[in-house]
Amino acid sequence: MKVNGIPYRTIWRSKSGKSVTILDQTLFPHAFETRELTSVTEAAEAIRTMRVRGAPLIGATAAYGMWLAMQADPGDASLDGAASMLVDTRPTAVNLAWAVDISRRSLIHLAPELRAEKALQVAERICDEDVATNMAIGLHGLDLIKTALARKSFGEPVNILTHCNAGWLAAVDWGTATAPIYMAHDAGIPVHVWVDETRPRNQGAFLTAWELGKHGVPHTVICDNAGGHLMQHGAVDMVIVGSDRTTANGDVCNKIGTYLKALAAKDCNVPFYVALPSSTLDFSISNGLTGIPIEERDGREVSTIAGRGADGTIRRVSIVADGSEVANPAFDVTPARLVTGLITERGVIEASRPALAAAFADKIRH
Ligand SMILES: CSC[C@@H](O)[C@@H](O)C(=O)COP(=O)(O)O
Repeated sequence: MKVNGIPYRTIWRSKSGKSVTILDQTLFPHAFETRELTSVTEAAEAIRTMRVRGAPLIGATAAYGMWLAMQADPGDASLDGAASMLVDTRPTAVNLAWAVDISRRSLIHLAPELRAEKALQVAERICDEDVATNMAIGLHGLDLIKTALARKSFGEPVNILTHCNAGWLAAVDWGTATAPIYMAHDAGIPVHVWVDETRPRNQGAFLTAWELGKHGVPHTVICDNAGGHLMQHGAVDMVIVGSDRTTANGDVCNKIGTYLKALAAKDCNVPFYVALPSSTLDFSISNGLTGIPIEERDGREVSTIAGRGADGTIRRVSIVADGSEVANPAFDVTPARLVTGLITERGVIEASRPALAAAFADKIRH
């Protein structure tokens, strides 16, 4: 997407041809800075510390990480060491293991001197496919927005609530949940987005609001607890969120707080859609609640908050009484029964085992 008129992806091969460049998302929205990753260790650090984040983007970064490792040492031990270093960075989004697995399987049977070139091709293919996938998700989601528009009075916007950042910053481009929104906006359909701030890391306030603003999409940031109230009062026409892992029966795992939005949506009869690329599918898990590993992050993300002061300096301040325990589960599972539909690159499908198996039979590994 464009930033101040210049088209960007979230990750690309650096000009030197030897390293990879990312947008450092820990600095948003106060600074827009790129950062070069020159080794697999730096790629792993960028994923772990969330300089890059979002399920599709951490997969893409990991694939480039494999390339960086193969440039330094293309031997078998380096290949396996890089794969496990990258997979260990974050546990919940399956795209990470998915991308590393594709890369490793493409390389392991090759002579070491051919591996770096192949790893680069794989990383670039994963990125290009992510962009194409998200565009397809956007077109399918656009139809849903058009249907919602038909129920509105003339000139009234379609109000969409989203949680966390499943935008282009979470992917290589377009985003998943935001792709239909950008396409609707570009097609002249009036849309307005309710952006959950998404504590504790504020991906909604820091990232989603920033990217919607850069694209000129009308939006309003709300605190995480406001969504239910807005739905009760008819101010939300649909919810669209992303997914970090989607089980064989259609349970979805996304940023903590997503489940509460799905409950409120069910109670208020608001359609709850999950936009996801097939790279988030994990057919090895049936029950999301028991099967998906939920990342537990540092409690300081909860007990402190960072922002820019009136003098322009960024400060992190404590917001919890000294001595209180804090917990920080980073994701939750929304059961399939609360999901109106899955917006995938192959169309909008029911969140159910038969529908997923029929649409993605080729993705089931036996
Ligand atoms: C298209 S991204 C879908 C999800 O990855 C997104 O909604 C999300 O929960 C991101 O979590 P994060 O912890 O910021 O990586």
